[in-house]
Amino acid sequence: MTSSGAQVELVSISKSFKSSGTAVASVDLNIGAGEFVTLLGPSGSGKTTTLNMIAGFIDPDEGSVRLDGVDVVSTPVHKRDIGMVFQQFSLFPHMTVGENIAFPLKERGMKRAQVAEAVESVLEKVNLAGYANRKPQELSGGQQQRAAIARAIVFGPRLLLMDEPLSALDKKLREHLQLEIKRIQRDLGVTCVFVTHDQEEALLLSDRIVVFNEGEVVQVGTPAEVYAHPSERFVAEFLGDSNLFDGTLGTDDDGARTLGCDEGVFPVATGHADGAACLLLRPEVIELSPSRTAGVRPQIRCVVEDSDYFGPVTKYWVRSETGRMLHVRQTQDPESFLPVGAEVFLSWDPARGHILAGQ
Ligand SMILES: Nc1ncnc2c1ncn2[C@@H]1O[C@H](COP(=O)(O)OP(=O)(O)OP(=O)(O)O)[C@@H](O)[C@H]1O
Repeated sequence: MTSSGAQVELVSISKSFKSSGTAVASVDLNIGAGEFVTLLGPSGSGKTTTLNMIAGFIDPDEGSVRLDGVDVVSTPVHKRDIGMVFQQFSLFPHMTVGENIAFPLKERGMKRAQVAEAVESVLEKVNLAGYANRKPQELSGGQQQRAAIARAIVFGPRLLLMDEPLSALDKKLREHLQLEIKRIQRDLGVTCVFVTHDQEEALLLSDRIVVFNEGEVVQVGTPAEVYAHPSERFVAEFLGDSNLFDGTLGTDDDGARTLGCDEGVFPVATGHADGAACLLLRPEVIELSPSRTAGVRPQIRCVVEDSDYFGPVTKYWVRSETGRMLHVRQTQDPESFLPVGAEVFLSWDPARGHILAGQ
């Protein structure tokens, strides 16, 4: 199968549809050989259109798609040699699993004996050894997607495109297959472009995440970068739970940088000019304490409104005195569980707050 992944370059690609207007607006993206990149964004943000332009199903109105430095915009789909897996189970229903997987090899003129060997080997890779003679409808949803993955990788493509391949599966199966996809991709060294609107899936799988909003790329970064340092409010809210405090950056009498907002004046990390800004606190950054701690800043007094116990983690919803609902995630022992109605004090390390300047 694959020895190395392809390098993908999107250079200012745009696409508009007559009926719906701009779907993708001047997207630039460089994907390295062997990288796992996820296109993440809400419904209608242009992810699938972008993937389809890489595949060749849609021609961009402008810009170019380069595979290993070669512009492929005028190369038809079947000549791009790309493996593809879609949300819908796309196996041919009248063929067995083995015949489905053999199909791309026969199309490429591979000899019978080699085909049989390749099919057997790829079935093992996706944990479907022994299933070659079944029809797709005799497989579970998860097994069908494994077979679809096998068919997509069997001919050794250097690029694998996956469009929400797991969204039709239940949660448990999805989580299991996520890990399998990652393992297979790493083993093969194939470059993978994966589309999802599921932020947890994107965080788990990706080397880098490309966040789409309204046809534009709003941020590209590692999962840790986009989660902890979102470039804008949209990314902060789309990826993970967020507590956002709108305010104004300034300096207090001791020369420390602060953000003044409805909930108080909070110390913040340096590095941003005075003016409007938004402070992002992820739920796990906040500490909860049943009493005020003398001398600690920042602190916000709140009341517990609701909580969900997940074993090692408890998720609290607390309301501040200004009426704001805030999420807090705590990893505490069951003895210190805070009941609904309890008074609590929120504090955090200012260095762990993320400032969205000018927003
Ligand atoms: N063939 C088409 N004809 C007309 N408009 C289209 C076509 N395909 C996509 N669009 C429009 O282009 C925009 C982007 O669609 P796209 O499918 O790329 O988004 P997406 O982020 O993949 O969404 P989803 O997660 O729902 O699949 C949407 O407004 C959509 O309605």
